[in-house]
Amino acid sequence: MTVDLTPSFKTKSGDPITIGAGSGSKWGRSKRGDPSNEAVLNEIVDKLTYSIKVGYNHLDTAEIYTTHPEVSKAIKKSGVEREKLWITTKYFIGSFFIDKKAESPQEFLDQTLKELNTDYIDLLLIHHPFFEKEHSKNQYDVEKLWKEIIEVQKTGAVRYIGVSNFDVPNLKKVIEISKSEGKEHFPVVNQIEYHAYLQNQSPDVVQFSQENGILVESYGPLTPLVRVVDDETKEEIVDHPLKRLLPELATKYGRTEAQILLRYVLQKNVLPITISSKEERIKQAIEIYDFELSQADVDLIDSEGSKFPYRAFFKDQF
Ligand SMILES: NC(=O)C1=CN([C@@H]2O[C@H](COP(=O)(O)OP(=O)(O)OC[C@H]3O[C@@H](n4cnc5c(N)ncnc54)[C@H](OP(=O)(O)O)[C@@H]3O)[C@@H](O)[C@H]2O)C=CC1
Ligand SMILES: O=C1Nc2ccccc2C1=O
Repeated sequence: MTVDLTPSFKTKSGDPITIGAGSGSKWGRSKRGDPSNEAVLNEIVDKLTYSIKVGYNHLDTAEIYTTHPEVSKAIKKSGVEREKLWITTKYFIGSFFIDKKAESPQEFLDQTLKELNTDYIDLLLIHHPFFEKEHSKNQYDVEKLWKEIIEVQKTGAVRYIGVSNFDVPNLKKVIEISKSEGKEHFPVVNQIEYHAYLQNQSPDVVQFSQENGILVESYGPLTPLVRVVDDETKEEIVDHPLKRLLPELATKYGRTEAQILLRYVLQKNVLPITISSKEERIKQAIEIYDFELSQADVDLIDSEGSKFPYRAFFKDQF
């Protein structure tokens, strides 16, 4: 079975996009902790370059990761033409990660094009909707921000626009605005935390997004394998349903547990964004297009996963 999630998601040169190579999470964190550490910067560039080399054509970055320069260097180092790659970045309101530089989407775009050394980005997302008017100099609410995102898209330097961490009421707000702007200005992606332990980041969000032609992207797809911790003690929870099931499925399909989780997400018509600091894992993660989980096993992961609801990101916002 070919999972073709992305018929309309093609790089400028016409290639369908693959799963995404992340550049946030610990890359962003380590860079923030030590922004001038050349070893850290070079490691990010090397791992992104390696990702491109083994077949990822989709790079995920964001203002708050501060990894635009590394993405740019990796593209150059890979020797792959810009048009054969898809770059997603995200605009952030608030300042709980970095001191914000860009006061508006237009300022963000100008800055991003320079940092990425490109004349366009493929996808611009609003990083999250958890902001109040007083969090920005320009007093943004979701509607005002979306209107400016559309204006920025009209400059021609942004191919597609979308959102991240949006629930159904917020999606409805932006869709309503897009209706009066034309089809090319609709949100095309909602990037959310998605895995077997969080099959809906907020009520009905996956079904609503998909029914409205919005591709759901999954961040945290490996959560059941890598970050199931007790909220209070922060200690790893050692016994949970997939901890038992994943090794069985990995043996059955002759794949790693991570590959089972990524393939599961793909078969739910959701596009994973993943990251690793280890080349072997980066390569394995893209090698999920040549096998298929049976529908019974997808259903089993669904049902075992729903016995253990678990949220790893934005715990206070939902
Ligand atoms: N829009 C948003 O709000 C958010 C977006 N994101 C985006 O999504 C990307 C991916 O995020 P993240 O949630 O961290 O991704 P994943 O769920 O893929 O988790 C990545 C972690 O899993 C580990 N890992 C990777 N492969 C394996 C493996 N085969 N076996 C065991 N452990 C493995 C990695 O550690 P190791 O390096 O040791 O392999 C890494 O710490 C981010 O980089 C960012 O681009 C992320 C969070 C929020
Ligand atoms: O990559 C990311 N890691 C995060 C952790 C918390 C909130 C947002 C993010 C990202 O976008």
